Amino acid sequence: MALPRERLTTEAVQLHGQPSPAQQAILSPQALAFLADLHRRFDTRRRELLAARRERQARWDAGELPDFRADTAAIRESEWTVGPIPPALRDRRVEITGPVERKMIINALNSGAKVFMADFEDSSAPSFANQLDGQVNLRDAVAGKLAYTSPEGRHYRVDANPAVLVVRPRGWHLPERHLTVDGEAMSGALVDFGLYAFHNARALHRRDLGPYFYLPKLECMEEAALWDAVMAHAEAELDIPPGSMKVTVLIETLPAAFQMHEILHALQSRAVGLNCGRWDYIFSYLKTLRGHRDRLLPERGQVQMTVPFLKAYSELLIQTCHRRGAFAMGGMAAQIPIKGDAAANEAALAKVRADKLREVQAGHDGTWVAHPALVPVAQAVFDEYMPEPNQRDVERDDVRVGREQLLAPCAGTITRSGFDNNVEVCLRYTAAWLDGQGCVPIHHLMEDAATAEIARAQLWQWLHHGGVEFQDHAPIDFALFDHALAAHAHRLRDSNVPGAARVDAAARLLRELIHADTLADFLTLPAYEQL
Ligand SMILES: CC(=O)SCCNC(=O)CCNC(=O)[C@H](O)C(C)(C)COP(=O)(O)OP(=O)(O)OC[C@H]1O[C@@H](n2cnc3c(N)ncnc32)[C@H](O)[C@@H]1OP(=O)(O)O
Ligand SMILES: O=CC(=O)O
Ligand SMILES: [Mg+2]
Repeated sequence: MALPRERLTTEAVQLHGQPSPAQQAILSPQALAFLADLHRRFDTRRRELLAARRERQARWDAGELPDFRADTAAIRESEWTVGPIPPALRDRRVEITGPVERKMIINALNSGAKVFMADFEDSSAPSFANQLDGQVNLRDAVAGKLAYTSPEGRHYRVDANPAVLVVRPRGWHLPERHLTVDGEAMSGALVDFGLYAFHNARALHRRDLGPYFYLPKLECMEEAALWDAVMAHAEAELDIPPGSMKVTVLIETLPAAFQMHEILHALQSRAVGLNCGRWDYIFSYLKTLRGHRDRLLPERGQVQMTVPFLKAYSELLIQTCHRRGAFAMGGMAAQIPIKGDAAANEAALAKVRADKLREVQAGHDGTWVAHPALVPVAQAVFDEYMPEPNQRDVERDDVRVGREQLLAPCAGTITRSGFDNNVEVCLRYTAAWLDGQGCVPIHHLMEDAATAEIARAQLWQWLHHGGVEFQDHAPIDFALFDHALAAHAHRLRDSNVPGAARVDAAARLLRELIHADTLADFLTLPAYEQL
């Protein structure tokens, strides 16, 4: 039963930080009361679910392997479909994603993509200022008031027919330490969701635009059910009809790949699709199977979507979604445009094109791009091979993917340059993140929290499983790592790369994480203490 709004007081939420006047408008007494209510109703369950993640991981560390659940077989075997897909989400052939920075939001909305995923997660460094400014920007976008003038005097405003807005809150694991309720840090997910819903849900609903969400890093159906309960409660509180909030779930953890039907089922009326979040998925494969010496991965450049375990996962996702009437969204190629070198740029675009071709031919209904210049590249491929708004009629009943295929080991090698690149990317990304930037180009690739996590988890695995060797049989050892880290830190400290000023802090953190006996669950958790 909903608590009467007047019984909630803003004293319930303690603010630890100094918001600007614009940010304070987002943290109005009513908005804070809404957040406190979400916290008190749902945070205990969130913590229980995080504890359950740790229990499952302990079993996998002890030698078990993930599997399909016996207790949910009826959900997988029975016939049912997700609810109707709203008109605004029936053609999602190209979705652009990006951090919730003012200029980038305008560029993304104007990019020609069907959808813009505004990201509080992988591509955001969640400083309080970044998160609150992101909320200000999204509120202005929804209100039709988003404009920006760059320091060079260039004016930006949102054009007619912008992309449809979908928001990705932080995952269940991340805290928001600047807001506490009853002495407890709030969940980043509930803060991002709560503030966005509070300020925008009614306006979006009036225009038949949701609100719509992408949900990151879920590991099981119970975590999806928690989101469903949060949204059902928010809909009632905000006076919008039940089921107005629609979600697309990223299948980007190995455990979730075993529960795709269950996750859609848990969200049934509000689920509109699943997305192959390939980068976190690779990270999750590494993390989940961190104790299994026979499933080490080769260097990350070799772990392409065509390797057996990733092909299996993406095809199972398409088959699952289409059986349930949901959209099967593809993921993001890491290549971005290269300025000032036409040949290198064309080679990068060719890789993006090949990735999109694989996706559309496999049966995906749409895809993600990292940069506005990639919208026409991806769109040309989807327009050619998917003339209808989507291809949910492609059943893929030829796909036979079971446990063995999802867990298949991956052949390949570790080269010295692959090892060194992991060290450099980890260091540069962590430094940029500590400096407030959640997505950066490194060697012409998009690097964000998920791609950096792959590099970190690989380094940890290679160093902690005894006897791992380079392709040329030289041993991989801690001295090599320490040396590479120090050399990169020395080189970058006085450079002009994003976050150069935080290189030493990043190097200290990485040294600690890579030497630790246990692979830390997320790089961003200890890093958040320093943000
Ligand atoms: C694993 C995952 O979770 S994937 C999802 C998370 N990752 C992302 O969303 C990637 C987002 N992309 C980005 O942040 C950027 O494209 C980067 C960091 C990869 C590259 O950034 P830059 O090197 O600055 O790009 P570049 O200089 O070519 O940008 C050119 C213009 O495009 C804009 N732009 C670049 N990427 C985006 C984007 N994703 N959305 C909106 N605008 C963008 C820039 O703001 C710039 O605008 P301007 O000309 O008006 O100044
Ligand atoms: O969020 C997307 C991913 O690939 O990770
Ligand atoms: Mg991700």
